[in-house]
Amino acid sequence: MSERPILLEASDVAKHFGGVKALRGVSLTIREGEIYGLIGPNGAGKTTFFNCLTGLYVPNGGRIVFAGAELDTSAPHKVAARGIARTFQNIRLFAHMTALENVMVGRHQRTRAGVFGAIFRTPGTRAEEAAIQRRAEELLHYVGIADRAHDLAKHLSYGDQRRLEIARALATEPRLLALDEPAAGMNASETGELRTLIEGIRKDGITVLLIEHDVKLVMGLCDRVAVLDYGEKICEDVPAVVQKDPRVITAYLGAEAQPAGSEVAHG
Ligand SMILES: Nc1ncnc2c1ncn2[C@@H]1O[C@H](COP(=O)(O)OP(=O)(O)OP(=O)(O)O)[C@@H](O)[C@H]1O
Repeated sequence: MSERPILLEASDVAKHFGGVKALRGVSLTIREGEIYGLIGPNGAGKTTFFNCLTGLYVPNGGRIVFAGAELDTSAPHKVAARGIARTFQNIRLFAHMTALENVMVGRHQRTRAGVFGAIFRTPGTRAEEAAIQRRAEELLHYVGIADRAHDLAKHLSYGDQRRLEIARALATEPRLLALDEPAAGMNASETGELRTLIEGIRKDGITVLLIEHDVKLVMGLCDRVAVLDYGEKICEDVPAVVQKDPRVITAYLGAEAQPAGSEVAHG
């Protein structure tokens, strides 16, 4: 894995909320084709890092280089245009639109007509619209919910809503897919299917950055893992090393450390 080119390099990323130092100069490097895990206890700064990366927060310091050029994180659409897509810890779908429509919205970010053209349906946009629909159908099939295409998003099960969010993110054709707790609220069989899906996404050439509290899933799936604690990166290595690191065990379990590797229930 180490010989693969670097896709994302974050240097000294800092974010403060008043007196709270949510990120204290976090640096990390993600290589092309990796599944890279970002873990840490509640409040460690994981989502804040995602928000800085994807243009939702303006960092107080640091820089991010993506695919060889500085990433302008001043707005989410600029980040998306560079090829970074994300899902959210609290699912953010258009609840009153169908599954298919939700994916088509994601797809419009990548097309000439854009969302405006799609709404007003000029003749020139109709062929493109048909292509968008076909691709959205393919993506629903890809994530395993093709049979729910015409159901409203709000009527999908929790697990299927998470899959739909992934399909919508994939519709933007990202090089890096950032997943914020994709297994939250899933049962064991849904988590197993999610794992297969993420492995498939990587196999298809997309690099994955994963925040996840299900330690078993992270350790089984990720090539490398970084651990945040109180806004600092305390460890970054392959899973077998990370789960034995005393700093990680202490961060998760406090002084009365127990063996790592079991599922840690958080947030
Ligand atoms: N918008 C905000 N305003 C003020 N404080 C914030 C904001 N967002 C995050 N924080 C604080 O920053 C710190 C890091 O929070 P963050 O949500 O990034 O942690 P996390 O590792 O993602 O936690 P969790 O696993 O619970 O989601 C916390 O102390 C949190 O209260």
